[in-house]
Amino acid sequence: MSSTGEGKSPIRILITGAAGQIAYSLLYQICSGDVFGQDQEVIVNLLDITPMLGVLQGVVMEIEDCALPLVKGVFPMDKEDEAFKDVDVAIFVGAMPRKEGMERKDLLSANVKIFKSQGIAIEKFAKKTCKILVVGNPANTNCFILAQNAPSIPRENFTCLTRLDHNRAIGQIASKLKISPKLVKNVIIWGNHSSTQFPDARFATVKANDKEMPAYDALKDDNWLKNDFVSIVQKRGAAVIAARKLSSAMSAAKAICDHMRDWWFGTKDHEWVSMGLISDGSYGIEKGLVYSYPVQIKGGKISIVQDLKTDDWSRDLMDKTQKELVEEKNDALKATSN
Ligand SMILES: NC(=O)C1=CN([C@@H]2O[C@H](COP(=O)(O)OP(=O)(O)OC[C@H]3O[C@@H](n4cnc5c(N)ncnc54)[C@H](O)[C@@H]3O)[C@@H](O)[C@H]2O)C=CC1
Ligand SMILES: O=C([O-])CC(=O)C(=O)O
Repeated sequence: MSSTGEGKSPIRILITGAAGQIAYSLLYQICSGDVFGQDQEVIVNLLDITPMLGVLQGVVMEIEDCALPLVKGVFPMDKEDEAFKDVDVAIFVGAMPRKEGMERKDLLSANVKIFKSQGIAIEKFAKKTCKILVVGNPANTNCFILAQNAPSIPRENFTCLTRLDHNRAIGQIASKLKISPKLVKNVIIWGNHSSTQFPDARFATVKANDKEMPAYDALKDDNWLKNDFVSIVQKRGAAVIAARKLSSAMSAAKAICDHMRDWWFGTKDHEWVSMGLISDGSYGIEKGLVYSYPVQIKGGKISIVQDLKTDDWSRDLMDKTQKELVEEKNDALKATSN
């Protein structure tokens, strides 16, 4: 037993798409204790497709070369049955990324089948307590298909990543006000991780000159918050692809860490974050859809922040993104029906 983590059993974490670019930015943070704590040892299962096993070997060598005390094992794999066995946390990154000019839902037919097969595998092999985060696009609908195929895993264990959009929203407000991002809180991403998402700053607050105030009051630019802000956040992924010729990876990995850390340790008092969840019907959203909501977390339990007021403008945007999710769900069910 190492000097850290005395008395705690190691947790087993699965990362799919482990030979890809997001995983390359993610693994150091997971293995160094930045996400699950400096006293939590980890065993990491790295799943990718067979042709990537050689690349995975290189990733394993690099983790070994980091000489990280919390790492109790790293296993490169190409078999879902082995990869999902007894995992405590599963991060589903493995999927095709989009190219310039595509929408994320254009990936649906290629990627959704992966999530059907992996849903069947978690149903058979993962612990029923496994915490699941879907990153691969279209993330909400892939998460829906994963959950459909793993009926014995509790619904509240399924989440998808909209934290990158949440962080982008914070970044935009902070940079407009020329303040640190840590002084901005309670933005919301509603709906789909797509260009129909609704980045909502109506309840966001900022701390400026030592005073906490609504972001709307601090910015004094409602037009920007209702138009450019929304559209910049909605289209940020596409802007990164246009510039980098590859989709976001460093910021996606950082957002994955923020999402999992908050799930593991809880959110701060009076603060919320955004997560894609299987809807329980809150805010009139179709039950069962994977929709991004503002959430607070205590003791591992995720609760949707309730009773935030909607007006005609916000309701319309919340409904538009829901409509797209219903269409994606129907297309995904068709694509996975045999
Ligand atoms: N939800 C979000 O906020 C974000 C989602 N993404 C999405 O994440 C996904 C991964 O992105 P990158 O790492 O940049 O892509 P990448 O192409 O660099 O890596 C993807 C990896 O997945 C592997 N893979 C493919 N099929 C697999 C399967 N059946 N099982 C296991 N592994 C499999 C590939 O071989 C590859 O190594 C993409 O779908 C991308 O669109 C990217 C950024 C943000
Ligand atoms: O835009 C993409 O395709 C990758 C992604 O999900 C993001 O950067 O938010």
